[in-house]
Amino acid sequence: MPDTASAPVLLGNQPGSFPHSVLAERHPAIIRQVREAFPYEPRQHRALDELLVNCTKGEIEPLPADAHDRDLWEAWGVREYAGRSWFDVPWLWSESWFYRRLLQAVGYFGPGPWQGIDPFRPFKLAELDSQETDEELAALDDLADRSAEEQDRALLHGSLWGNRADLGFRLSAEGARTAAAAPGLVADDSDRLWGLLSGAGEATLCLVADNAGRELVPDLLLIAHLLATGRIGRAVLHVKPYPYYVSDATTADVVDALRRLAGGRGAAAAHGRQLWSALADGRLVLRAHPFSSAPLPYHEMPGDLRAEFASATLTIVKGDLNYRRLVGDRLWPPTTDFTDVTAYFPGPVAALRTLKSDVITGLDSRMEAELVAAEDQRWRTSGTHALIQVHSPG
Ligand SMILES: O=P(O)(O)OC[C@H]1O[C@](O)(CO)[C@@H](O)[C@@H]1O
Repeated sequence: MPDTASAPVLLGNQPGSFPHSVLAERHPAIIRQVREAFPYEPRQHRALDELLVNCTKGEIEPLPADAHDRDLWEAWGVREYAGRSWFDVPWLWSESWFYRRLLQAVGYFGPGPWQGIDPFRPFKLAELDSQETDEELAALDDLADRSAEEQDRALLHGSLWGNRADLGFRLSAEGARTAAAAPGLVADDSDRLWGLLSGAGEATLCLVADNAGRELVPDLLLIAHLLATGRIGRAVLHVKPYPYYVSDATTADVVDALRRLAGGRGAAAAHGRQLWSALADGRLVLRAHPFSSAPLPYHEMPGDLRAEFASATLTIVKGDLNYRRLVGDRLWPPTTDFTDVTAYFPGPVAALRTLKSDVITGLDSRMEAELVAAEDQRWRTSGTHALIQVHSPG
């Protein structure tokens, strides 16, 4: 890796920085929202109070001795970070730790009556039931008359821009969007992406999902389209093993989205039924790998996941957090070569992401200059820009 090894890992300890605001403001806001959304019992309120103090002023503490994933988290960093402030360890790590601890506080891991109750479900369902989702699904009916190329583009861009709507993002002031002065798409390797899915009908696509609701629905529609057009023969959809980053998709969210599609009208219902049978006959497979919610970059992925991505024709990695994990959560110079930072990835990989954090690679210098001239550094986190980047080894 040329100038890549030296870029600093993002920490949350700089007041005024975006990572600091997430730890100091967004996490407390999420605790408040979750508390208001559920009729929790006294022990959960107590645990949430403790978490609020711990995540803003306290230190990282080991998980309880009987936690099912204590050993995993020890190996993922608790052994190294215990006793340190949440603000002084890698930001990626602190954020993941927050969601793990929040679920513990509300009794998600059980045993007990609150086991498996997703604290973010009310927000996810509200989005899935929204009028915006109705409108997006109705628009599918007009797509059938368009050329194959227009359909490809519309479904790819639906999945890409679906990433703009993430619920955690809306809980902070940074979520307030302004119209972008510079180009929306700051890097576009979509021709290379289509080249990798050129349609022998035997291709396998791994899609590493990000958010539920208005992102997962277009992700599923993209998969349905690729299966129906023979660009792929099989898709593997990676979701999170437990609720994460407020809106990240779990298996339960896939079920909700499919019910929403199949229970709708017109083209949306046809796609829903098609996906339903693709699950039944194995053309669509779900995975909820523990590493999907690990606090680590993909560079450190375990062997079984590496083998799965190695055997795919293409892996599409969705969203901002997955991008941070793909390229490493570092303050790269924006012109850092995307190919260099993803050279470790075991097969062809495409990132589809709207920009919601400081991490960025693969820009050309003209684009960077244009963005800075128009918006200073706000383009990095405003969610108004997006990218499609592809790395295909060999
Ligand atoms: O849903 P996405 O696109 O992964 O975005 C989640 C984002 O939330 C943040 O972590 C802040 O909480 C972003 O920086 C981040 O990567």
